[in-house]
Amino acid sequence: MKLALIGVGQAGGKVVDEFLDYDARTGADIVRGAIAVNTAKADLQGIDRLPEDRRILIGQSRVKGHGVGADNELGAEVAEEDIDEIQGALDSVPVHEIDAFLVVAGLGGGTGSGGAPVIAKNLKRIYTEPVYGLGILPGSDEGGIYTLNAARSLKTFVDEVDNLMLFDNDAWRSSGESVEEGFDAINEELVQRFGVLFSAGEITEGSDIAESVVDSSEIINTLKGGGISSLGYADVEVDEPERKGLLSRLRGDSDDGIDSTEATNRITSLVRKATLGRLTLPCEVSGTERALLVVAGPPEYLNRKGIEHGRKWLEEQTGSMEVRGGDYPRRGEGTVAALVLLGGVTNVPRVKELQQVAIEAQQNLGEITDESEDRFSELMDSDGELESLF
Ligand SMILES: Nc1nc2c(ncn2[C@@H]2O[C@H](COP(=O)(O)OP(=O)(O)OP(=O)(O)O)[C@@H](O)[C@H]2O)c(=O)[nH]1
Repeated sequence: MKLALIGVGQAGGKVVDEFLDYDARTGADIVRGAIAVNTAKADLQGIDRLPEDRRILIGQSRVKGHGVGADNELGAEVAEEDIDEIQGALDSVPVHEIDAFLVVAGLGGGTGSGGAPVIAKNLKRIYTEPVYGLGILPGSDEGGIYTLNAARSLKTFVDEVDNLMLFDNDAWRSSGESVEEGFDAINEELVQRFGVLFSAGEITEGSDIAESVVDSSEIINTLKGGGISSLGYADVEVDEPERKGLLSRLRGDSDDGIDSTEATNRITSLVRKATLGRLTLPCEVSGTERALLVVAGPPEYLNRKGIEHGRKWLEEQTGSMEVRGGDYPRRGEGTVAALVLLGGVTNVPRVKELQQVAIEAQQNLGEITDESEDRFSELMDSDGELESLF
């Protein structure tokens, strides 16, 4: 799947840079255009891979390159005011070559949480390609203002994109370290997961053709219908089998030394691990509207029966009739990996908690106004649940 990436704010810019790194390292070739947008000059200077002319400083007349200091209303305002400049930077992206836009932002700060929904809305107005969001939720120790920003931005962002994929920093830090200390490792994990998803179905030179190829349309169909999505991943090391020569392939020589029962079991247990282990956004699997299973690895290990078993198991777990599955042959990684995209998740404890904390924070600050009360109650149903968000 070919993407145009728009990183908004510091986290957005760093994650976009990490995607470029992933592309260069793996040859995945998923990024067809990328920009980083920020109100802080120093953050843009901290980016490594993205060329300087792709780093767009907005809000200069208002904040003089010093950032918006976690004020997400100001972040939204300056993105609105400088939308032509952002759009101008996107004009050089070969849109006819891309399958979708991906707007990436941390939802706790001011620039990303305020600016990302504004940019997504503008993209949807101009282009027919799907516009997806990749939002990063703040750690729970980051303070009330971050939680409040994330709760506000979540609702706006989910409304402006075709699907909002979420990554929860809280679930990903190692014990004992603050979120900031672990960002490099967290970003690598994040991009590893989304990188495998978006590179599935991309046939690069010299790659094997998949038996049951996952292509962009299956990713797009799984994300269709909007709402929030989460991603699970698990892998296991395997010996890379020797690549068969043309002669042995023509002879139909099937003895690759791989036990097919073992290959089936490996895949089914990987699918369970990916689904029930740590998701990018921890959530209840049952009630998921659509799902996609991708099994990646050397083609000799991509056992069709295993993938079908895994797909059926996912159908049972999610209760969804729309579970797609396929393989993504790739060599050189020395692993077989299962990736599970849960599209349209409905029961997310972290999102509920975030909203609750945000309401309390506002009440404590004595800032609850009729308007903000309406805004939050809109997000909640009569039981205090947040079902309406989805
Ligand atoms: N995963 C991840 N999260 C990050 C990273 N950098 C910041 N964050 C998180 O993203 C949220 C927003 O931070 P920033 O992106 O720095 O904020 P910003 O959008 O630039 O907004 P301002 O600094 O207020 O202008 C916070 O909750 C951080 O925890 C990163 O490199 N990786």
